[in-house]
Amino acid sequence: RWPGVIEAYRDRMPVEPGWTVVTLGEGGTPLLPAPHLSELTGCDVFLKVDGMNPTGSFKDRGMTMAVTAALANGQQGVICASTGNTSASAAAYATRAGMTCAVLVPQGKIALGKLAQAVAHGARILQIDGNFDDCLELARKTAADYPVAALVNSVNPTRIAGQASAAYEICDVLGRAPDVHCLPVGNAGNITAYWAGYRAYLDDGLIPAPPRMFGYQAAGAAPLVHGAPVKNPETIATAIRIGSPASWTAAMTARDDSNGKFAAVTDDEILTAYRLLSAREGVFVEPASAASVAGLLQSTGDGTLPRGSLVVCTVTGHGLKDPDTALLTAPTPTVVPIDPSAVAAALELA
Ligand SMILES: Cc1ncc(COP(=O)(O)O)c(/C=C/C(=O)C(=O)O)c1O
Repeated sequence: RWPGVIEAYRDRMPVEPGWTVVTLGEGGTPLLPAPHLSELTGCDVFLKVDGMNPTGSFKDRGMTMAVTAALANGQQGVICASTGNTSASAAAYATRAGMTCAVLVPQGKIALGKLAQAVAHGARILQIDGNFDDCLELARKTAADYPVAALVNSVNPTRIAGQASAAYEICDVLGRAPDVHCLPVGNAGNITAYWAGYRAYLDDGLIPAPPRMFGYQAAGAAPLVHGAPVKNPETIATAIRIGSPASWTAAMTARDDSNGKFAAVTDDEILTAYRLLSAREGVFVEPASAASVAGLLQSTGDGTLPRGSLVVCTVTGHGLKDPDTALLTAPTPTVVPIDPSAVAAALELA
């Protein structure tokens, strides 16, 4: 039985003996071969399917650690800014811990599935008249003024420690690190966590070499690519619609120390990868997650990712999070009478 992230990697987690571990069984997600992407790119491609976590995104890896620490510190609640998945995860883990949860979300820019989760878990949801970056600033100030609430955004180091577990799992399964690791980048907590995880395994002699970190941002929200914050970030991938990443410096370190790169992928490239994943690999992810595969296609196409490489693409959130985007391309449904021949005709079986 998979014990959850903290117990699975206890000696690598900032948890003290005697602490109550708050877990929903997160981690241990599939590292899935991607035969179609491998054939397309001439690489050996695996998908780290982190939409298979309890609340449907990689955030659970960090939230189990952040909420466990908050509970141990005697805090009564958690607070976060979120484009959606952090709030869904914070709400679930706070509920599990018997704590309250407050979330600040940018007005009108949160995918339906994520809002449903925060609502279902009884979070206090404040729609802020601003974007994610405004929400994060607000959450930081509120948590500073009211220490009774733990700030559980990825500026909280316990989140990073928990999320490093994805790198441990990948190395444990492959017996090595990939040559290149592709992932979407928004607030840049996840790329920071992956690099910390790979470095820990390298320093402990568990892998011969770390991967090159290839981080991809939506073209309309690509501060790390431009080298300056983006005032009004815009992308269909609302999870990474972030203009001023909180972990900017750590993200740059991950890129530079790994001989990696940041690149921008357009919404069209994201949607192409999004559809390819569901239509050819059978893996349904939310748009932001597809940015890692859009980046794989772009970087193998322009030669910056060499053919024959062993590549892991993290797909960070389940497609059910954003049903509206999936339905954008739905054909208009035809109503069929209760008649087998009509069904056969509609399915062109005849
Ligand atoms: C599906 C999905 N894919 C990628 C990212 C980017 O990760 P970071 O670079 O660590 O921010 C997010 C981030 C979401 C939030 O920031 C939030 O939920 O507030 C995400 O939900």
